[in-house]
Amino acid sequence: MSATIRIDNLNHWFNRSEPPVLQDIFVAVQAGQSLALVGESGCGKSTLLNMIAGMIRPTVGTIHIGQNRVLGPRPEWNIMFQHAALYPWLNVVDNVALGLEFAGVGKARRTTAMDMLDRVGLLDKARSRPRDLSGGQQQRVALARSLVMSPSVLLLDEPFSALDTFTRTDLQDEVLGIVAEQGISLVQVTHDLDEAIIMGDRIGVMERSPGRIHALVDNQMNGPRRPGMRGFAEMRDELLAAFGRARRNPSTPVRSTPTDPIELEPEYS
Ligand SMILES: Nc1ncnc2c1ncn2[C@@H]1O[C@H](COP(=O)(O)OP(=O)(O)OP(=O)(O)O)[C@@H](O)[C@H]1O
Repeated sequence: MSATIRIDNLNHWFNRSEPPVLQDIFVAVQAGQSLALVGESGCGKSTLLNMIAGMIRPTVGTIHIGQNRVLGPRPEWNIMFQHAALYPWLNVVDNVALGLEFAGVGKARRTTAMDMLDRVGLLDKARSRPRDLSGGQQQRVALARSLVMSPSVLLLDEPFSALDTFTRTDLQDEVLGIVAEQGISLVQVTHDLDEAIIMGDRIGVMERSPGRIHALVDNQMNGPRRPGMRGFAEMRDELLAAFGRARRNPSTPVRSTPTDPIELEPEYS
């Protein structure tokens, strides 16, 4: 099931004697849409992503996913990192099924995990150990492990950055196909402008010190988006220009609110 992500008036300090790491963040991602976040190193992209995942509580402001205020992690809000972090002592299918086991799913979890491995093209590796897989295959396992939980939200912190171009393109396609199929809302942090254009229906360009959303650019191109297709180079130029402006002229932060008002509940139980 898909869910809108809504961030309101978010400000965060790791150290109160320093400027805020994140300031005045207002942004919404409609259910089933994708947002790519780009910006200079240290502008707070990962911190913001971890906050959406419920792993860091913002000093000020709120995040809602659907009607739930984010106050901690939940299995249906799934985050993937640059390194797959698989359990080396478990084989591939058991790694994929682990979240289901924690969620109390019985014997059916193995079948579900096998189905998901099939979906990401790794059925033949089900009994392998993670160390026997390539980096790209390990990220596919991590993807299967995320998707097997039927997430409403998938958060990607540069999970493809260490992979070669072909593997990365395959995985980008895989993720986009699955999120479209399942209506998952996606937020992806990346250093790569091309990846942002491929993955993001919307692209947020951040400025740093303090970290703010400098520009929100709607991606007019329909998928699958590929470098070289009409409009791609223009989009890259637009983002580069926004990058330059974010560096030179930090500005009033962008506010973006959802078109449909959401019935918000103060907390989830
Ligand atoms: N746990 C923490 N305690 C103190 N400061 C932190 C902590 N985590 C991040 N920071 C600081 O917050 C700022 C933003 O870090 P963050 O990792 O979110 O940036 P980023 O945009 O993802 O960077 P990069 O692109 O290099 O990964 C940095 O100055 C970082 O040093």
